[in-house]
Amino acid sequence: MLSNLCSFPQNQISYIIVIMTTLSQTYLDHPLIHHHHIVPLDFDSLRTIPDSHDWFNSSLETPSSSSHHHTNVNVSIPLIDLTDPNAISLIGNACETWGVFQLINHDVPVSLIERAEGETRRLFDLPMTRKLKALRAPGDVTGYGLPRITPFFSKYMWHEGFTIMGPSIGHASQLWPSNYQPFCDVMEEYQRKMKSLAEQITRSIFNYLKISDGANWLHSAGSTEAAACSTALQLNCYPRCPDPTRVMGLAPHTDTFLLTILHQTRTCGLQVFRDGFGWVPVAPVPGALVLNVGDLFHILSNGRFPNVLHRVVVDPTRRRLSMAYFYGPPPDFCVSPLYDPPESPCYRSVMVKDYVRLKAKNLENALSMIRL
Ligand SMILES: O=C(O)CCC(=O)C(=O)O
Ligand SMILES: [Fe+2]
Repeated sequence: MLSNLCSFPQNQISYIIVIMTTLSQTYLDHPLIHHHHIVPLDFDSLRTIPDSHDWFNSSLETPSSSSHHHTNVNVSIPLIDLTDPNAISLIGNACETWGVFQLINHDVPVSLIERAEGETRRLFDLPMTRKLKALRAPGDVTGYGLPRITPFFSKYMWHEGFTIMGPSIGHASQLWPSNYQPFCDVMEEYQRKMKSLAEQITRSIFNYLKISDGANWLHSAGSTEAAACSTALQLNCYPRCPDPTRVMGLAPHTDTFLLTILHQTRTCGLQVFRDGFGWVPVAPVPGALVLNVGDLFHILSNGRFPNVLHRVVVDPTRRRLSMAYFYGPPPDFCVSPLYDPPESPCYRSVMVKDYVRLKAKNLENALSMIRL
């Protein structure tokens, strides 16, 4: 199975360090085109929906106009207890059917999640003038701003976000010139915990798929920066909205990497799409994390795991926060579909960084561009 992921002999590692691409570099090569794609609205000052954010009279599908894809409240995504003796097959099954599940009894301490949520709240509570000081520069990845998918839609989303890729101290010190350390510390600790959970779940899924030696980056996880995984933490805020039927919190999309681990506050909003079921709300479960399959696991599983399409709708009275941790192999790894003959591959092999670039330019068309 080793051949399914491009890997490098040990004696070439030092050479690899030299050519290693960082994920931020990959994004830097593909800046958002216009500066106004970065600056969110000051939502608190609004009493009506500005035309720029009104999806209702556009050709875009809004949550309320989804006539052919109604919201289905009669089903829910799987809820898996990580301490269940059958956890591996439950996770594998959930990945095959839904591409998403909720996980309880993971060992990420609730107190850490609460502290990270508290810092996220502290960030979005800041006045707009202060948040703009930490604006993501055009071509940069870390900082405050709009969702990266914004340029692909003709209307703006009811959303403000803060992306962390690598150190956040530069931006945090703009937000809180004399009190940035608690934010940086908790976000670092949170990402460390998320990474080890992502590694544990990836290993479980590899067990389920019977991959024994396919992923060097997992074996070396934590031991060397040379094989730095592609990771990012996205803090999301969906302000309350006077008319949620006209707006979109986050437009339908799939996530790019292997897995996403999401913490959401108690306000509903996340919905996942499943053929034959429509849009299914992911009801917040206290202490649970939501895990979803991204494009790279879809490719790796040769299409067996759906890269679940998801979106966020907003609430009329309550602001919703979420923290999404994205996890993937290092940018220079080559991901190839795993299959047993007589099956054949559905996708061509692709380097993580090349796929990230394809996605940045083509969004949901990226997958069809590597389909065989
Ligand atoms: O806020 C959520 O529930 C989803 C966030 C999300 O899909 C993302 O950041 O990619
Ligand atoms: Fe997402």
